[in-house]
Amino acid sequence: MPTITLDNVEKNYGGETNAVEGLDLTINDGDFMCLLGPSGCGKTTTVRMIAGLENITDGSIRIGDRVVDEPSAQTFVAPEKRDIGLVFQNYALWPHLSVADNVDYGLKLRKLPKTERTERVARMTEKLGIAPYRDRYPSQLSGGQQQRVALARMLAVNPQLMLLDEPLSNLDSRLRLEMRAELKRIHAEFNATVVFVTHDQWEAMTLATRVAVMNQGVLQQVGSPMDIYDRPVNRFVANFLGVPPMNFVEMTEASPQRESVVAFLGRRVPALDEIGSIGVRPESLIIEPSGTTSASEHLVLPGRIESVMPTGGSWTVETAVGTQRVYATTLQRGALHTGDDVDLVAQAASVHVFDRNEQRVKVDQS
Ligand SMILES: Nc1ncnc2c1ncn2[C@@H]1O[C@H](COP(=O)(O)OP(=O)(O)OP(=O)(O)O)[C@@H](O)[C@H]1O
Repeated sequence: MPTITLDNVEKNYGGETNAVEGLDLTINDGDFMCLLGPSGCGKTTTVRMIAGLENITDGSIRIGDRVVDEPSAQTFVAPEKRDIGLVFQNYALWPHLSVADNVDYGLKLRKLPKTERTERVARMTEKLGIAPYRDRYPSQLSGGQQQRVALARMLAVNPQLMLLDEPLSNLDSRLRLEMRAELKRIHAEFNATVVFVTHDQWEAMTLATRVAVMNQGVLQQVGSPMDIYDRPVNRFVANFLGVPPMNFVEMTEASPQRESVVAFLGRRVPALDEIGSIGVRPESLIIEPSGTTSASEHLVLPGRIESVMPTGGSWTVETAVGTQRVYATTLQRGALHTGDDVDLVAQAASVHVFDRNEQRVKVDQS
């Protein structure tokens, strides 16, 4: 499967701001690439531009060596000539065709022999749990069932490149889990390249080989899920991934916790006055009795327990650190009580430091 290359792609729908801005992104053969970001960040626009359902305003898109969209060269290849499998939020099933005929549609277009078509339709409808409805029409199905028909229709033709825009959004949570596993398996089995749009960070983390995080039309970071989780390039990415989200301690205000942060950062960052905030994920915080940990070896945030909440298998501990709320997740409730004074302790390697422009700052971890 060829590589997809987006080079300095811009999309403007006619408004003052671009829906997508200066996008450089390469999707490699075999990638399961998740486009992740909040509503309106440009994910759907990006995937529609790759599909050819939207033309680009500037830049270029290539599939392999072939330029499929480049306004400056007046090149535009129609969607049906890009050989892509598509499933979008509004599944666009043929209303006058039964489930089986919808799934068969792409196979018929490709003029496959009847016996093979029948076999593939049976296999895909079975696999996606829609075989019992094979003679129904789309209007007689629930949203989730329609979504599965759309997936079956796409998968039946064994596309090498699949573009999926929130394809699981109408499924209940059990079915969503099953379909995620199924997509992951299909990706591996067919060695396909997948571009998958989601605003759900958990979905992206569990499915993707690589994640592209976008915000306000601008690509923020591309990397493996753990890369992005462990080394977010800026505060937006750090904040977008993780539940509960990363805790931030601001450096701009004079506060009691600032002193302990300064004691920790001291020799580890070059210019202390350029630091805007630090961040620590809830699972990186260990709760120790107050005053028992050295503030230069570890980051130590003195706080008070506000509440201890069970989250099934683990506990989320809400603490007040100065005027800020800091959350820690822990497996052992132990002797944690509301009102206790505690130290929230993090190892140097798990402390994220951001400058005043919210960009990541490298920290000496010795
Ligand atoms: N056809 C259109 N005409 C005008 N503006 C549009 C059009 N489609 C999208 N936009 C705007 O472009 C921006 C990006 O939209 P897009 O649908 O790509 O975002 P998204 O990240 O997919 O959001 P969501 O998760 O809500 O679907 C938004 O500001 C949106 O309002």
